[in-house]
Amino acid sequence: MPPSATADTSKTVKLERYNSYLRKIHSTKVLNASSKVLFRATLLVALVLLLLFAFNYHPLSDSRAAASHHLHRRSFLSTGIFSSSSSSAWEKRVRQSSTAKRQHGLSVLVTGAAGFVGSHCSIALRKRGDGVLGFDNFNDYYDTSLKRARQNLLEKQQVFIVEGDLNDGPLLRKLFDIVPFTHVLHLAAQAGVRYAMKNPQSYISSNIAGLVNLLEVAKAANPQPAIVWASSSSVYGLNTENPFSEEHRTDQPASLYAATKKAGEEIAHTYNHIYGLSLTGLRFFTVYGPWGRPDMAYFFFTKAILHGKSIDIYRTQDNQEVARDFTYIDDIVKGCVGALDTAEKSTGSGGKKRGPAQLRVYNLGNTSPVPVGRLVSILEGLLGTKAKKHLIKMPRNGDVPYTHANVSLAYRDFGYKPTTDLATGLRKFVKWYVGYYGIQPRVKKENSHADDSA
Ligand SMILES: O=C(O)[C@H]1O[C@H](OP(=O)(O)OP(=O)(O)OC[C@H]2O[C@@H](n3ccc(=O)[nH]c3=O)[C@H](O)[C@@H]2O)[C@H](O)[C@@H](O)[C@@H]1O
Repeated sequence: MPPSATADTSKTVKLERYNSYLRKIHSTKVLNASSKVLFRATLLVALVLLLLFAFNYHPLSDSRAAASHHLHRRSFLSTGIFSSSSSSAWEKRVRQSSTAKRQHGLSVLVTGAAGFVGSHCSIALRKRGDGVLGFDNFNDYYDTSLKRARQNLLEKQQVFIVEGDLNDGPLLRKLFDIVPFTHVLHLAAQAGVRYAMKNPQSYISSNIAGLVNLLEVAKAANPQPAIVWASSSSVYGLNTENPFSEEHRTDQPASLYAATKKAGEEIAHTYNHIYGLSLTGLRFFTVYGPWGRPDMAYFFFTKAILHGKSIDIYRTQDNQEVARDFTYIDDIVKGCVGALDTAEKSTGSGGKKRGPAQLRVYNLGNTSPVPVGRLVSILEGLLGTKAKKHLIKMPRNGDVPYTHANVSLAYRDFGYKPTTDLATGLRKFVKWYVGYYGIQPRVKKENSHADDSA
């Protein structure tokens, strides 16, 4: 091979090597660039996925929390406190209302605060410097304007009522998240003995499901509150021993209402036993007074007498008078406050029992039964009007013929001693009634004279 040919060949080889070198560099650059793009794209996709996951993630181990989050939004929407600014204003009201104004004051959640006993107890607690947060669903079992009027009364005492249902777990949990309540005074319930035949489900929903829901929230709260709640004299049902003592039989309820209150006492036992909740049940005996319940006899008798309408006065099947241990509201309030003050702390935490806790049941009555006929004649005297009485055999509607409380247990443990007799208490009721409903001053005048005759 000639030397020039050799030189040419070697030049061509070098050139090719150089070109292939350039191609390699180029392809590496392209590869590098495209892998960078790929890397960035992957990073972006991963980031988007991560964000999507984070927003939608509900831990599998806590599906209830996920569900409750859902409900929470719904209940907050329904109570109009979902937007962040209104929500923080709402939280501020909740906090302010439940903060005690005296040293070592209680912080009490009062359920049924727009109700008869609830409103009186809330005011009494607030007046002595305890923190009180009300809770009420303002249902229309009776005239809701009366409940709203009680709410106004409470607002004047800086007691805020959260509008919600006992069965709204997320809302209740939210309240316990905001406030470490020391006590719950649980008075929200479906009341009334005879109405249970018309609307049985409402008793199950409030007095059983609602109670269980409240206890579920309370047992999981940290700290667990002590709970004082309203049972009823009706749990004695067909008991024939007198006066009724906490040791007597309560396994013969005469109405579904009574059965749900009795069930409540057994449910209380369970939550005390398993979770260490401190629980006190108060058996109220036919509570009456100003701001009372329009579904109760003394209240609708007053209205009927004033309107000249006839009233049914029940007599027993063997033609005896029906009697009740009518108990004035102020005495009941003292009993509720006494029970709260002597309630020991719950012992559980994190939903687990740490030791035995207090479990109590007390009668809160007047210890002096009065026949319904006598109640009517006191009202006649106070109203200055004769009632159109219609005496009939007690219909089979869940009523019992007679109630009479032995209150020695409540007296022993927190000095409960009723001091208002029926005539005095009804005078105060009528005074309130004529004022509230704007009844003619003539009746008021007669009323003040009638005081002595009553
Ligand atoms: O102490 C209780 O455990 C219960 O007291 C009252 O139930 P009740 O005693 O039946 O009170 P009212 O409905 O006001 O009846 C009072 C008396 O009047 C009688 N009555 C009632 C209605 C009527 O038209 N005529 C009549 O003679 C009843 O039989 C009863 O003896 C409350 O309504 C219940 O919520 C409460 O739990």
